[in-house]
Amino acid sequence: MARSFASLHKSPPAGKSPTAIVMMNMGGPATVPETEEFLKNLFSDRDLIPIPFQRFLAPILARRRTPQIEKQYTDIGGGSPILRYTKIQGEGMAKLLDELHPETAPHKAYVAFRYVRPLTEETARQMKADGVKRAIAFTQYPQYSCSTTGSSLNELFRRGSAGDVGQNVEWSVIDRWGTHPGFIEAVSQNIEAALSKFSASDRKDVVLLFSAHSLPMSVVNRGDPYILEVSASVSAVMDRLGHSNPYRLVWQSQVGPSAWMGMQTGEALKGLARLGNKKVVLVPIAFTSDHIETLYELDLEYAEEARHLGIEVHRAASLNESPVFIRALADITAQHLRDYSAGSGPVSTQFGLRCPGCTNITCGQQKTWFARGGR
Ligand SMILES: C=CC1=C(C)c2cc3[nH]c(cc4nc(cc5[nH]c(cc1n2)c(C)c5CCC(=O)O)C(CCC(=O)O)=C4C)c(C)c3C=C
Ligand SMILES: [Fe+2]
Ligand SMILES: [Fe+2]
Repeated sequence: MARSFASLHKSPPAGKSPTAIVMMNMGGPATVPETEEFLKNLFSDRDLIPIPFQRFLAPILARRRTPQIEKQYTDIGGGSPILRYTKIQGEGMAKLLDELHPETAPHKAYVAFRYVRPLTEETARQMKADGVKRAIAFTQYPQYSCSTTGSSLNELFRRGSAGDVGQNVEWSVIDRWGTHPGFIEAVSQNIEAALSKFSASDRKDVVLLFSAHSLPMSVVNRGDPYILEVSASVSAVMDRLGHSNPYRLVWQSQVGPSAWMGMQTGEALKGLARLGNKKVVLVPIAFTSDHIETLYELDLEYAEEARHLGIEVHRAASLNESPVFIRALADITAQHLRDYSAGSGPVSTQFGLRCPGCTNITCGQQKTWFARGGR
């Protein structure tokens, strides 16, 4: 059988259906001409940005924003590398899982992107064709937000409950893992590598500036756990580093005129320079591979600005092909499979609790559906 875009691992032996690990993420345009479609799908997502007359307005907003974002993808080399890295991570993880948890082998990683191919609907069709009977929805966002993992789960629920993945598929969910020791170790090693670029005498004064995608205050104020969970990741990394350096967590990439979580990363750099802190490591903490926010905003915009301000700045590498990180993905999944066979149930305790201010009916239906193992 020809390999599809969505599937990553070798085909399972005849007769044995694979344990599917569905790697959920937003995706990014692999080539510059795919930018408008990516933005149109993003602005059409009611779970991310609910806007009036969405069907009508989304294509208009996308078209208006396309030239600016196309330029950014051009400047980072012609597209988002997220699919390439997700494939590498998924293949590595599935291979390790066959050794770590042979009871559920063969394992097969599938990519389900929200805004570009392979979209969830295409992945669902591939899983059905493969005869999948057991599937794990594995978010690739370490920290939970309704606008990211929540949106991906809502889409998977729509496809799964419509029978697009097949009948009687047994589902469970890995919904967050922002303090997993393997993830924390991988981030910490990349910070240590960036710190080593400073002279030994300066190193302990370097400020670690953790930067995560911001969130509209309207989302924060309805009780979204993302800010708390990103903070927990930062705290765990600092513990692992033995609090070797001073640090702050700041927020980047806000879009549009509404209020977003601050302080903004660019403003923080200016403030640090004003206060005489002229050595900085920028640390992406809420995304696991490179994207325009690391390659364009951090590396081109902010690093350039920092140099003008007289700051020596280095960026901690994204996790990308890190073997420590790929091992962490496999460990998280293997532990989940072990807990599941020991009777832990399909979802975590935290999974069932909706944001206190959530009014999105799909979120409630989705959580009930996954808590029943996809029934
Ligand atoms: C954990 C990460 C992210 C959260 C939380 C998040 C929330 C969020 N984003 C928007 C609007 C946009 N995001 C855009 C791009 C984009 N967003 C993230 C991550 C998170 N977003 C990434 C990694 C990317 C880049 C993808 C890439 O391939 O490089 C965009 C498109 C780009 C742009 O127009 O600036 C928009 C728009 C909202 C409204 C939101 C929370 C509600
Ligand atoms: Fe975003
Ligand atoms: Fe919700």
